[in-house]
Amino acid sequence: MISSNRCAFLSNSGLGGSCNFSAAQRRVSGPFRVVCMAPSNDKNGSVVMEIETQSTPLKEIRSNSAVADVNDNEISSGGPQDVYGEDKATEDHFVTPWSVSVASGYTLLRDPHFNKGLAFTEKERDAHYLRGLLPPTVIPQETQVKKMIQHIRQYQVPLQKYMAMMDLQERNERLFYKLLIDHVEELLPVVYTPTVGEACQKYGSIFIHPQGLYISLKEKGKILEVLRNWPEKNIQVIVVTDGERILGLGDLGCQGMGIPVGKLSLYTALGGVRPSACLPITIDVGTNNEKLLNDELYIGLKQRRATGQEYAELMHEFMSAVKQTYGEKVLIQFEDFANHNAFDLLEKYRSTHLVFNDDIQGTASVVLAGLVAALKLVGGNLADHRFLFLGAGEAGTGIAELIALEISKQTNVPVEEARKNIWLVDSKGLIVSSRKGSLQHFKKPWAHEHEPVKKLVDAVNQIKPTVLIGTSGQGRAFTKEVIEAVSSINEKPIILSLSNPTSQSECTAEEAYSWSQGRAIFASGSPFPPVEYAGKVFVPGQANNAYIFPGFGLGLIMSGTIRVHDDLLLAASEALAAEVSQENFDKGLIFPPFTNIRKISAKIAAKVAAKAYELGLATRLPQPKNLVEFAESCMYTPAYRNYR
Ligand SMILES: O=C([O-])CC(=O)C(=O)O
Ligand SMILES: [Mg+2]
Repeated sequence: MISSNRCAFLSNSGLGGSCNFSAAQRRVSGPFRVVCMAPSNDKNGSVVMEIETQSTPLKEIRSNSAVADVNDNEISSGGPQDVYGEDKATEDHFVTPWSVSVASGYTLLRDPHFNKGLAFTEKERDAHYLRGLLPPTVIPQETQVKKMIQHIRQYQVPLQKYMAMMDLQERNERLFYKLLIDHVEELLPVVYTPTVGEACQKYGSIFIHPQGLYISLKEKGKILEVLRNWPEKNIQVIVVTDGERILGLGDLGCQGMGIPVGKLSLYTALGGVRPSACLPITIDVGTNNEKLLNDELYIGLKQRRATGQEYAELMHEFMSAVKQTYGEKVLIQFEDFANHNAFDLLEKYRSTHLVFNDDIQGTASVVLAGLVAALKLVGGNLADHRFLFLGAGEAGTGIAELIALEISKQTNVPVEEARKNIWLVDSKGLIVSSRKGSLQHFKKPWAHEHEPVKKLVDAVNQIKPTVLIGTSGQGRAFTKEVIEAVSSINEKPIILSLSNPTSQSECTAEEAYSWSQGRAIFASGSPFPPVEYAGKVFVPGQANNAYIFPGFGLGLIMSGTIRVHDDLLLAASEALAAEVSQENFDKGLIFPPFTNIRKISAKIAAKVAAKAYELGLATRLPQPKNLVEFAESCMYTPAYRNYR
């Protein structure tokens, strides 16, 4: 938040655009010194002022810096620091052809966007009133990364590592992202699943900084104002949850905030979306979690969940306010809503907003990519396989539908026909036509002709799947009997246990490999370490939507796409599947490692954008010639900027 002596938004109307000063004036009080932190014109183009948008790489920075004394409510034209972007926000009060946030001295060290800690150079220390505020040594960012990774490694408890990472994010954003990018395989399980699940469960007691926007029933009628309280204006991606189904952990209410925060840190680290363009939001309509309701440290509304019209009205106000504030092209990612709301929200807003449900669509796109890749190991086409799911919620039906769509496209059969090889089991057993009357709408397409079957193992024996997929949120639901059954039917059974975090995984990697006698092609939603079985080391893959959403989002943003179409998800799957190398296959992997994820994200972004152009959904014209290069050029890199 902008405080009196810390920073201001400065604007200059002489740059061919208008600027309304009132937003800035509202935020400035008290006399203070303003130092403009214009970055130097970095060769690699990675230096991006906060105003730059993903689709408009920085054009020019004409000056070094400016220093001005600003009195109460006086906005300086600030000298020659004309950094400008092309994108105009939709609303007048956010129209900032250029604006600069400024900080100096002690407050600069406290500003995570600009702080570089010991990496401030001698010159910067002089120029920005930092002398004496830091110990004398100057060290480069690489050394800071080395130091931080050692610091993180000293913690044995994952939650402590998580807290150390969050602390770093609050202190020095660029160092946080550099560390995360450089050690992505090691740190993904810390800032993301499984540790983020535990963090959400304990959010009340570990909560230090409010990391996103909280919109509760108390804010009804005022959501537009709440959005304006967020300090960043050029928002391009929002991840929003209502906390009702956090991973496979159930209703964590307001404490679900850890999820949008974690997902958005991956948008930046894996997909290169600028941190300042990312907005985590938690909608708090109460919780039905008794433990939280009785917990004095619970941070959310202490009431049972609002439903029906009250819920729909709050969500509608939110969706309208977002569009009004950030325009048509802001991407809203729905995350970890319960089934009953997730499908309805997606259906309701997919034709009016740029929305994407990660649990329905993102997971589907990742799994389809893994299956397409797996065909290289097991042979045949998708249409030759039989799929059995345990779990018929968002992920289960989302994946099933995308597989059916792909089969339908490949074989030219109607999607209804393609669905026939795909079977789902829910808590009541196999979904069959005799249950149709009592099924929720999203399960109905999967109610095929078959006699009722109660137990999963019986369903396996009768349906004879080649692919077994767990999306149930039920830890250890793939018993020895189940895995042995699917392994007796297939030489190489494909087993995906997708529920998160690790505690909810339908089986462990070790169980999958040992009960299938080392024949399973296995991947899980949360990571498992390599397993040794019969003298051989098996490296399990991670079938997690983190492979897709960062690149997918980047593709939408950089092309100015205004709606998500299923074909974009198929394009993303195709791009990811193409990244599995022979070396990966040789290890039995059906996903590439996360080490090169930024390059992969650029390729996913390019394929998604190309499809969006083809479908006429992309508004950024003309279409860039080389979309991969364009994607790479749009990506945020966390190297420090030089402040002159
Ligand atoms: O967050 C993850 O790891 C994957 C996901 O979306 C979920 O499990 O809900
Ligand atoms: Mg999710």
